[in-house]
Amino acid sequence: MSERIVLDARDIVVRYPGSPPVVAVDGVSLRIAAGETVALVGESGSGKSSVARAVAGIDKPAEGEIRFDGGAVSPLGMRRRERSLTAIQMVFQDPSTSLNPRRRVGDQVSDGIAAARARGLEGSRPEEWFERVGLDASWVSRFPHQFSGGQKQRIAIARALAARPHLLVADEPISALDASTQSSVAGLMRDLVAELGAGMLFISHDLAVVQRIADRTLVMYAGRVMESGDTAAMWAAPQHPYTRSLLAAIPKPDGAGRIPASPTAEERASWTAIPPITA
Ligand SMILES: Nc1ncnc2c1ncn2[C@@H]1O[C@H](COP(=O)(O)OP(=O)(O)OP(=O)(O)O)[C@@H](O)[C@H]1O
Repeated sequence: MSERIVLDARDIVVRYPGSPPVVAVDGVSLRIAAGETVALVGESGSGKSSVARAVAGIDKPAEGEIRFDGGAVSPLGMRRRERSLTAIQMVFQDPSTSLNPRRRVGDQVSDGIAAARARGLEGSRPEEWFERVGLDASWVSRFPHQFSGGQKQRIAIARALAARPHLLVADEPISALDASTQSSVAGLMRDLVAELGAGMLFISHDLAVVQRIADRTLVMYAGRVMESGDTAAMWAAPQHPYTRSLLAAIPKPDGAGRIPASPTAEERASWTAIPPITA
């Protein structure tokens, strides 16, 4: 694997207004290398989407620094920031809202190709992208409503990757899909980003899929990273008690999985008291 770092985020803090303000992300650092898929997991409200939005440049973090391919995103250098953002693409949870219902799907994939060409990169035809994501090339002239949810997400993935991003930020990209297509769409994303030499930040509640596709995993709780490291090693021997609790909730193929009882306030306090474990 190439060691080119496509994303280097340091000590990111995200706050939302309120009294008191909500500290959604409390000092998160993460690096993603070209060709690498990094998963962000953790219970609802742990700050995963807030990290994704900061990394994708949708929200500006209150503190911290985010570098792409070695270049800083400066709050003052808007033009430079806009330029870097074309090299970052997002795939969201619901493909029905991310695709324009009134435009032919091939034209929407062409938007991605145009973004790549604007950066001087070679861009192929929408038909080729359709084939790459497992769709029939002749469907480019159809409209979004003529596709299933899984097919629409494949189109959104084609559009994002046709822009030849350095980084793909995918926030729950499979959770709105039929269970039967979730795993294949996730596997497709992983294979394509690796093939294109991009990095991927993959957010999912589906820990079985994360185990299968992520090279590394970051476990978040209450806005902080509790544990991070190689996915296979973490699943084989989780170190942090929060990771152990989270992984214990995955149903086993033999049905032996158990959903842990709701954690007590004491357990929760103990999780944040233990220093993060990073491999
Ligand atoms: N726009 C907002 N205004 C105020 N608070 C917010 C806002 N967005 C998120 N939050 C709060 O920030 C915290 C982190 O939210 P975030 O959506 O990042 O978590 P998450 O891990 O992605 O959750 P989920 O898995 O449910 O999407 C939560 O306490 C949430 O209520």
